[in-house]
Amino acid sequence: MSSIHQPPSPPILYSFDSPNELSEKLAAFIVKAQKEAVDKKGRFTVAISGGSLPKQLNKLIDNPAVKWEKWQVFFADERCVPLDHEDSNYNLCRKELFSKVPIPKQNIHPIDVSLLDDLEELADAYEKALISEFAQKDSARFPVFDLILLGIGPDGHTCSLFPEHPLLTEEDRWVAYIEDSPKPPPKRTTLTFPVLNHALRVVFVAAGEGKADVLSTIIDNPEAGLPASRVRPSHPGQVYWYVDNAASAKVKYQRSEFKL
Ligand SMILES: O=C1O[C@H](COP(=O)(O)O)[C@@H](O)[C@H](O)[C@H]1O
Repeated sequence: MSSIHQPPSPPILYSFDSPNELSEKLAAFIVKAQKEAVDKKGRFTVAISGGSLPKQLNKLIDNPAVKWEKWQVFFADERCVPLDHEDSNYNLCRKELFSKVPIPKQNIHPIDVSLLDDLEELADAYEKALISEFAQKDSARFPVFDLILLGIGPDGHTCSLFPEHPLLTEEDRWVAYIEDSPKPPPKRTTLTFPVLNHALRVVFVAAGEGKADVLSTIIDNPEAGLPASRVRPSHPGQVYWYVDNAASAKVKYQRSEFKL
């Protein structure tokens, strides 16, 4: 049976004693995913988020198991600002990670900031960048990322997919844009749910008591329909939650014992 008709895989929730342990286990998971992808295809396709996520990837720095030259990094969402702007997810990821590791510059795929005045063109250009990376190689209707790393906002948003927004119903575009983000800055691009739900691995990362309320709703009450609850890839895709105990304090959903 093709994956589009299979039910989504239940989330796997790992909750750790500390953000440091979370980062260590997350790095080990990413290294394993990298090996599987590189052994199979010779490359590792990753979509990365901004916010609190880049700092949580710190255990990848100075990690000899990471083959940075095999990585192809795209952005799960991006603020439509210059790449050196303080709001830029690219800039944040560069400061927290890319500037500290030997990843070839051409393996990082930022938005085309020459198109900031035309978000339709900018989103289309980013979709074309994805097509050139995926469609020629994977011939799938949607890109199949090896790994998508996501955060969650206190309102349950992920990427730049916000509650009650029309973008939540986008079923065809790989990359969409928003001009009225409730969280500044207002203009952003984002991967859409079809892309998120075709990934082989989607990993949400959340730490701290500030995420406790929303995490409980997202995981224990998916019927509430928060955007992060709607990330449910079907087999062979799998969604994971890498959280600390402060963030999962109110979550009833069963924890899994960590294993690679
Ligand atoms: O605005 C954004 O927010 C989310 C969540 O950020 P966090 O700091 O609460 O983890 C982030 O994942 C996304 O990339 C960013 O554009």
